[in-house]
Amino acid sequence: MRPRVGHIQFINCLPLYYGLVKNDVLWDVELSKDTARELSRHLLEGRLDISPVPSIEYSRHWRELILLPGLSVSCDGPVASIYLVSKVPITELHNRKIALTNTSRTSQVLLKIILENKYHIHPNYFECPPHLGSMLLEADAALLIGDEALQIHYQVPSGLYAYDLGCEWKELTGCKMVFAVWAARRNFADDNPELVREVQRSFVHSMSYSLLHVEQVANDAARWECFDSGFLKAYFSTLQFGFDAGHQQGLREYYRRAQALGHISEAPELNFLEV
Ligand SMILES: C=C(O[C@@H]1C=C(C(=O)O)C=C[C@H]1O)C(=O)O
Repeated sequence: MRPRVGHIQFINCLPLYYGLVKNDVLWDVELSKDTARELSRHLLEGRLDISPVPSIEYSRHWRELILLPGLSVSCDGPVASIYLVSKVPITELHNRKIALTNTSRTSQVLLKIILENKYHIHPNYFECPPHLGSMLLEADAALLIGDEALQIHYQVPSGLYAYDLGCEWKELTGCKMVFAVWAARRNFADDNPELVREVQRSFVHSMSYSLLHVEQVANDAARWECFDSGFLKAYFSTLQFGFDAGHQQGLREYYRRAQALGHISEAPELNFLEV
């Protein structure tokens, strides 16, 4: 049986999947690419068995899911691919309009936490597709994630202010930030525990392989992406893909603040698959 496994369509996850290709694991799983937001829907609705999901979505459905240990998309300070881009300094955004990319779940709430808890301001938010030009036509600032945000990190458009939300979170809390976690549908994991363990081991192995060969991953990616290999190497080294005690502590802090602001009804338990 080939488990149906999700794959975030951004460059950020390349190190987690690169090793799967190199180690010939790809044939053992059926991979589907999409945004993390869509992948979580497919997982919950039974079209996927195992997938990365935005951390905020895990908290909304944690009873139906089980976490894969050792895997996340996180940062400790700068993240490089989650940006608030603004026409005015961040402190002047009170009562102004902010466009939120509809590809995000976790960072939408993260931005609201940061603006409320750190800057004590209340903008008006609306959701739309991630096109900076059209976002800034209607709004004073825009939240971008993934490849569109990485483009901002590569070159901030002149005349605009850009804020890395990983840095903002670190300044506010001193914590690491976890954007996505890996989860299996609980009933799938109950029926196929060894298969889920195998997939978890493959991803952890793939991540270690990629981090050991980060130069090779960056050189390869630079052949088809519009970023040079030095930039990509720095990016892959900025992101964190593990899920250690520090990540879990940062995630709990995020859930605590999200709940305090009414974005989630309860802080979830972090239930891990036994490996
Ligand atoms: C670091 C990132 O984290 C992403 C942010 C997500 C969100 O805001 O919902 C979901 C998945 C992650 O891949 C990124 O987009 O680059």
